Amino acid sequence: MSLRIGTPNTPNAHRVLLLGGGELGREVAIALMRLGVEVHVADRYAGAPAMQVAHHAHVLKMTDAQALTDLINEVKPYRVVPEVEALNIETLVALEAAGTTKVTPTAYAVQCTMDRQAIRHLAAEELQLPTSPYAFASTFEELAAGAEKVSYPCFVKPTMSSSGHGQSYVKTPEELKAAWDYAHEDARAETGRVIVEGKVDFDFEITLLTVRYRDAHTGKDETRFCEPIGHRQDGGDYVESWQPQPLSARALERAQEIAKTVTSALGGHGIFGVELFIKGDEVIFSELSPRPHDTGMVTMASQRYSQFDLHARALMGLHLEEITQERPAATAVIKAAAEYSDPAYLGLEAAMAVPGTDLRIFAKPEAHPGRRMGVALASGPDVATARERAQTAANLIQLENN
Ligand SMILES: Nc1ncnc2c1ncn2[C@@H]1O[C@H](COP(=O)(O)OP(=O)(O)OP(=O)(O)O)[C@@H](O)[C@H]1O
Ligand SMILES: NCC(=O)N[C@@H]1O[C@H](COP(=O)([O-])[O-])[C@@H](O)[C@H]1O
Ligand SMILES: [Mg+2]
Repeated sequence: MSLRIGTPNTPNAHRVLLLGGGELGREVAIALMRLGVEVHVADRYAGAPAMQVAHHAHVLKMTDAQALTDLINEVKPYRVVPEVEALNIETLVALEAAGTTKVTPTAYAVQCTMDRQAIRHLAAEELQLPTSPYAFASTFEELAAGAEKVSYPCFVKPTMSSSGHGQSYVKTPEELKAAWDYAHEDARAETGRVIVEGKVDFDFEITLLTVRYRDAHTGKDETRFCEPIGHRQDGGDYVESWQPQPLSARALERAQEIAKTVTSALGGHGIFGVELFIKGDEVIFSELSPRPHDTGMVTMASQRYSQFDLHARALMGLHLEEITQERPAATAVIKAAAEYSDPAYLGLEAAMAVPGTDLRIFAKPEAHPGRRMGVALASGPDVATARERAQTAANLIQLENN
């Protein structure tokens, strides 16, 4: 059936419901609205970044099955687009199976990638992709045994988490108890389980943005890749990213092969952020997002179609002729250093005076130490210049209580 885009806010509107309304959802909302879609955004708090630009906002506990079902029945979206991990995935799986709701990319892909145990099972065991050594634990004793198995140093993470929430780098057995407690305190969603992973000794890490879309000429599902994105993480959360990250021909081929294998197994249409560790020509799978990736915000400065445009197009079943990177670019994250309520941002004049820069101010109504509140984007003649410009611009932005 061909796509029919009705007028927003009328009965014939083409509605999409985003579950999660952070900085990534905000850009997806804008990309969808440019294509005439009526956008609904749900999240756990009012005034979330995407709510500030969408047609309709819904505040609810998305982990509550009844509340989520009621919302979907009320909005009757053409597609439900999960943007965070903290949601009741069983509800989405059931609604998709009943044929009443389409989930982007698929309910299975969302379920599998939000749970480190499920994605390891798929990637390492079924698909036989190389990963770090790992073990799962539901008790502290199991964690201690798992850490011995993967050996120190290791990473301990909640099985449902993102942006480094609840993640610890553990160098000795003495540090393990604190890591166990922290994983339970700071998980995005508490499952009672943690993963312990042996440390991968890598040269650098990348995100390979991978798009699955319906080809208008053949009617078949096809896969395309963006140029690799390099990034630097601190405490499990990204602080800086750039594109392109050069790779050897062999490593690039292997990275694309791994990304295609895992995204094809997950299915559906949309963009995926495939996280990979690179050591020489060797490529090790880490994890992936079934949606735009935080490090992929760089594509707003580097590509003809950003990862958000690509996601919007693909999820609507539209064609992608090509993905072109137009210039080297970088991002640097702006994080809060303290608690703020309704914060104000200062320093925009100086930041924008740095050549090639742009800003995304997320305008979250509350800040706490370490919360991502904005990002500086920069392009330049080469990646090194773009990185320096983005860093300089980000450092010039300050937050202040109103
Ligand atoms: N086994 C490992 N070996 C080496 N480094 C690791 C390992 N696991 C995690 N890291 C480091 O920590 C970062 C964050 O880990 P991971 O992606 O699993 O966390 P996350 O909470 O899902 O973060 P995000 O949502 O940003 O992807 C990685 O990008 C990497 O820099
Ligand atoms: N790595 C995943 C990621 O970057 N997700 C992005 O962060 C938001 C949550 O931010 P918050 O914790 O500040 O509310 C999410 O809504 C999403 O946009
Ligand atoms: Mg990650």
